[in-house]
Amino acid sequence: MSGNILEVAGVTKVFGGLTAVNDVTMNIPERSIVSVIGPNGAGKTTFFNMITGIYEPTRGTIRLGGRELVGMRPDQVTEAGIARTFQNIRLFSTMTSEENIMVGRHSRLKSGFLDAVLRTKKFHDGEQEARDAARIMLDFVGLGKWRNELATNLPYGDQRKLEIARALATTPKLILLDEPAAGMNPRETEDLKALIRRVRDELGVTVCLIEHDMRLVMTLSEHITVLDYGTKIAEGKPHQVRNDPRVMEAYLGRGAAAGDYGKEERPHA
Ligand SMILES: Nc1ncnc2c1ncn2[C@@H]1O[C@H](COP(=O)(O)OP(=O)(O)OP(=O)(O)O)[C@@H](O)[C@H]1O
Repeated sequence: MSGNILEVAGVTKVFGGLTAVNDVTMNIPERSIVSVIGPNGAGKTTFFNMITGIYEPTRGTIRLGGRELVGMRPDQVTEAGIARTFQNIRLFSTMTSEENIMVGRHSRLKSGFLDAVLRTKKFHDGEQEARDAARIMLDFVGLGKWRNELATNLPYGDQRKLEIARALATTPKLILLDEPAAGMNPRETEDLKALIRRVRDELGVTVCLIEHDMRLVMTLSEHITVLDYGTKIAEGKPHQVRNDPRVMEAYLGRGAAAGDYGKEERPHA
């Protein structure tokens, strides 16, 4: 056993003439909290999209617990044990918080289409199980009081937490969070930080985040991988990455203030 839940080796994604991710290798230790950072357009979301089966890599391998994921559809990757949230909130606004999580739980339901049409006992049992699981997840992320509220009526920070709860309802081994703190105020970001720690500590789920909020990244991550123009330019512990000249060049060379990496727009080449 390597001790890594995810092993990404030599992954590349070419879109037409553009190499969005170039030969990236990254290992994520089991039960760790790690981050992928880099200036705008560095290839971070494309990297997540390859791990989750949205894009097939042009080259490279991606293994979860030793099992190859390349070639799997997104739903198969979810089934294998990876859940994710997206940069922009993707909740069903006409559903309640609980229903949004039940949708996430769907991939774990054993009943099929016919069971649903015929309203069999198996379907009802599955429905009840999904509802129970949704309640447990809502309580876990602190949104129990919003159970019957439409997702769209929740405060912004709570909508982001609801997305995390929905992802957790698939009982993943690894959760990928794409800019979970985007648009949050400092208090919401602190809440989020505590929640991410609990996801790892209490649920045993490994966490990998893409994040532009450097304060959050530096205080939460045990390991950081830095991408720039699709290439891995640095990796290590927060203090190592913070002081790496190539990382400073990638951010500061583009006019950002020290300690505030990544909030700048990448200039046009
Ligand atoms: N489907 C696609 N087709 C063509 N080019 C794409 C596609 N998806 C991403 N790209 C390009 O790949 C590069 C990396 O984009 P990506 O969204 O992965 O970066 P990012 O690091 O997530 O950026 P940000 O921090 O702004 O979200 C960009 O130049 C982008 O325009």
